[in-house]
Amino acid sequence: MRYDWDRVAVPGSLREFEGRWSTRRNPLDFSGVWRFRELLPFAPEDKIVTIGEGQTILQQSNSVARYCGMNDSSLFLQYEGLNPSGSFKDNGMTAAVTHAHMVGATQAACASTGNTSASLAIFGSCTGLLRVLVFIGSGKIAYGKLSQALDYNAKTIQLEGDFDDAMQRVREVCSQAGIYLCNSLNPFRLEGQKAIIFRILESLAWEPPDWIVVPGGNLGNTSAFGKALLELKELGLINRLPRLAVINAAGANTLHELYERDGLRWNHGRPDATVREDYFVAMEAGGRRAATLASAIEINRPVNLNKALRALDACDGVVREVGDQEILDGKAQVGAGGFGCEPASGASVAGVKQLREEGVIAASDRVVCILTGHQLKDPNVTVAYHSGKSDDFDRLLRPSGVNEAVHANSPVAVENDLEKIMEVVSRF
Ligand SMILES: Cc1ncc(COP(=O)(O)O)c(C=O)c1O
Repeated sequence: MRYDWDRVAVPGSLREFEGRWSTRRNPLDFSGVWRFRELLPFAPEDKIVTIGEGQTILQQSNSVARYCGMNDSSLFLQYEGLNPSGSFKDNGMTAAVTHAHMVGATQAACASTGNTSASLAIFGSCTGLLRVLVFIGSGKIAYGKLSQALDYNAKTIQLEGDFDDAMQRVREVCSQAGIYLCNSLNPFRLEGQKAIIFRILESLAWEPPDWIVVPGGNLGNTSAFGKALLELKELGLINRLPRLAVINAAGANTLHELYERDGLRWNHGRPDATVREDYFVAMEAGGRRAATLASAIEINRPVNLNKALRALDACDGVVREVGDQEILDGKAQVGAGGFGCEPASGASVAGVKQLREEGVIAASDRVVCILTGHQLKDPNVTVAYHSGKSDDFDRLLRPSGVNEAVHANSPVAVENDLEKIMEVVSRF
């Protein structure tokens, strides 16, 4: 999506947006997305659909900084779990649903690893504007997320297969049945997700950090972040771009393979470098399917791949892959020293640690990690990790290569006897 910025009345200083939050004279200013409406100027105000998304915060975390080998005061967690549906998706969904409203759609659909479906479902139920259909891979969704789609009354189709299969089918269904598609290949989703960047910069007094680190799945955030930063620079509202680091799970690492191993890093951004369909056909014929405990990023065919490559190009990006062990250890650090997050978000902390060990990130750099989803989205993995040596650990985590719960905080079983309870308490 491109705007003719000469025809948009963009405030001359980013500080004007801050004032809107403190006064909230316009109901749209309760939204952490539409507060920045001139920076995504595609909708007339009376068509905007909002449920108060984007009231999220940037938290400095010294304990996570130390875990990653960073100096105190250098690491920040952008906590998107505070959104109404508990993940960053609401930033984009408000924009997609607004566009759906503008074109008079009454039905919307998505494929999902769980958070997109929760987000679309809550917009459907809260606003009453859309009937919602969601496609998920069977057995491929965390319980917290499935419970949201069901509770928000979305028609939920559990498809035999994984996210990549569900994505392909929902596109076919939407095009045959004329249903509005709300996955992040919908460009309006990405317009809304730009607001995550606006809020990060606002929290840092509009001084860009050195790094923004984000887990990569379908690469909607990566693409939206690059676009937001480039537009702010084009508008003269910031004068330099942070670097982007995208972190794949090792079991779903298409971007990492293409960018760091197959050399796309060196020629992307040009039309001859776009990744063609036959790349994925060959990959799947070779039997490769995505597999990671971070189910939100268990995606091998990222729909925004080419846009993400442009973003990485503009922001001097790097891509890394991290194992499930590192993801869960990083996640446990966030829980103990920041807001809790779901497994996929732990990838960004694990990624910072790895980039710090490689010397790519300096200890004094200012780094923002995006925590994409709330801790309660996937309680099974969290409980299995903290239970340490347990059946849950062996059943759920070990098959994915997680061998120890380095930071486990295991519950203590004790008889209902005061003396025995006091014995435990005295050791506390
Ligand atoms: C919690 C969480 N983190 C990360 C991602 C990946 O985001 P993106 O598709 O923008 O790369 C998702 C996508 O479903 C998610 O739900």
